[in-house]
Amino acid sequence: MSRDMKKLTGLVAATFTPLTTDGAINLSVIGSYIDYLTEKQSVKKVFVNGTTGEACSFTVDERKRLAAEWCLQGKGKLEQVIVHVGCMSIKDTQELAQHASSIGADGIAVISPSYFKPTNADALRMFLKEVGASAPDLPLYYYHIPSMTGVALEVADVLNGIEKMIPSFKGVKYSGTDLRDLGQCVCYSQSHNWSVLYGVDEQLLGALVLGVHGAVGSTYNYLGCKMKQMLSAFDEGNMTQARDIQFKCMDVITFAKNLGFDVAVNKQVMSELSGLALGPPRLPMLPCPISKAQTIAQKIKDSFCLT
Ligand SMILES: CC(=O)N[C@@H]([C@@H](O)[C@H](O)[C@H](O)CO)[C@@H](O)CC(=O)C(=O)O
Repeated sequence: MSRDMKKLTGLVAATFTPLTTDGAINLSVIGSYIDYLTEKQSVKKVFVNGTTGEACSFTVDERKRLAAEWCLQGKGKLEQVIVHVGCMSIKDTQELAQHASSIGADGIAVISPSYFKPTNADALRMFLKEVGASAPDLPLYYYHIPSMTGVALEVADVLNGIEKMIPSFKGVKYSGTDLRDLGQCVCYSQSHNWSVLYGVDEQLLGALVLGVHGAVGSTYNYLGCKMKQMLSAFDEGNMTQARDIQFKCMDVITFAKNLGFDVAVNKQVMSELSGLALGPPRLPMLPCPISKAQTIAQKIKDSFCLT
């Protein structure tokens, strides 16, 4: 299958997974979810089955059905669909990578296994190599999220020489806070034309200064338009405006964190702001009280003057 290997840049929404009230995946919401992102937020790139999407709480079969629906419904509307395929088992990860290729995804991202962890960068590279070999036609991104995986290997070490092992390697989704390591990843990526996407929404501006090529995050589901304005202000050198938007984003995330902001709360906030029926999270995460989500949603609306 020939693919448009367009470099991944700009704002990418890390999508939530719609569930029915009794906890089954709810594919029927995905079409209107895509319309909301593209029409209301001007976001045309998605990262599905990631942390925000609670992927590690779903079966391989559920993950395949979700990825397939995003690709199907996104045809002609979304520019890029990146599917996160990381699992504890390399076999499950390879199966999902092959499946992503068969449904026309635009790339795959892979977290490190986190129960039996790689002990060094070599072990992680070998794992990624085996996954890449099972979907050689798809761009592969390493997804670094040490706060969730507990794998805090320096990403710059992981990148060192990886192009010789994985021809399809195309970059990193960096959801850590070590700006030295991030900067070294950007520097190494320059000569390979890879993408480094940042994943800590509340400090994206700092990462832009270091030269990241885009961002993947949960808040771009409902703050896509506003954060796109920050990217434009940064590109135009209007640092006053860029800082103003980033400070507002920091303020609302701090407000939310003080109330206990996890994926379950975030999902309910998204339901409040978008009107989409995303349903509850899957256990062991607990549903967020509606009043808490409404308080956070109101704060976001007031801060960003949303209607
Ligand atoms: C730990 C976590 O959930 N991080 C989020 C951020 O977007 C995060 O929600 C945001 O920065 C608020 O803290 C993303 O990095 C996760 C993500 O991109 C994904 O869903 O895969």
